[in-house]
Amino acid sequence: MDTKSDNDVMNIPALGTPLLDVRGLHVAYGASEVLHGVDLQIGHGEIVVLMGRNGMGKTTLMKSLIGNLPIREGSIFLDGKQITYLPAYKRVEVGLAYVPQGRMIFPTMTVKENIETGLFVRREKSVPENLYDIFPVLREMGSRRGGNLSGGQQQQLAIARALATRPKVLLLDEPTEGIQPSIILEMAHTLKKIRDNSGLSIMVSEQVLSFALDIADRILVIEGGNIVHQTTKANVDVDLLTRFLSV
Ligand SMILES: Nc1ncnc2c1ncn2[C@@H]1O[C@H](COP(=O)(O)OP(=O)(O)OP(=O)(O)O)[C@@H](O)[C@H]1O
Repeated sequence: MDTKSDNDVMNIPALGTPLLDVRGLHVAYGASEVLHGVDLQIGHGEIVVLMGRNGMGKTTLMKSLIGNLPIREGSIFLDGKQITYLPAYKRVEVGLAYVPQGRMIFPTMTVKENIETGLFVRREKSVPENLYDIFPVLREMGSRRGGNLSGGQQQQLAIARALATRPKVLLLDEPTEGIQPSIILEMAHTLKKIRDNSGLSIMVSEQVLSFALDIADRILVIEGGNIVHQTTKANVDVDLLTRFLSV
């Protein structure tokens, strides 16, 4: 398949100064290089969906952006500031937030305590009411243990915890995994509403095409550790994307 045509590149409107600017990212596990020079840019208030089959490098890219995996080569700029060598907690301070695959909420802590773990970054004392307005179920369940919530509720909790750090860019790794279709639709709606209201930029890795088409301004496809295709939502070729995603 001709994967990286000039046409793909020309379909993409100029972003202006990107909020997140990743250049030539190489990441390896020991001797095994998994990302081979990834370039990507995310604009202010833009929702970018990173698609790719299992094992193509989505999680590795997310982890290296947040600082959970060392970078072998390349650079990452957030809002014009070089963050390539910052530890994860410093990247959160400058405005990156991350919801890992599997959500990783703290199961024995209450819902409220889970969200509160995000507050220290901005030295805030109490959970902002607008988080509960976005996710009313978390207000209702504030004193329940996180581990007792459904998958969809845990995903909302993980997103609320990330938003409590007041990020500029939210990274979400496969948020629909293990979640039922009606809740996936609701999640897409909520994320778009958050972006529309706050101007947050979002990068989400995803294999569910309907969710990607619902939420994306732009879609990138990663294959074998390279970005091999990108398209705006307006120019999307669904058949081509489907071929990229089928084994
Ligand atoms: N800790 C690790 N050590 C060695 N290799 C790893 C490690 N984690 C991932 N890999 C390899 O890196 C490649 C990319 O994996 P990654 O988890 O980033 O893919 P992915 O696109 O997120 O897949 P999935 O959708 O299954 O999560 C795969 O070949 C995987 O086997």
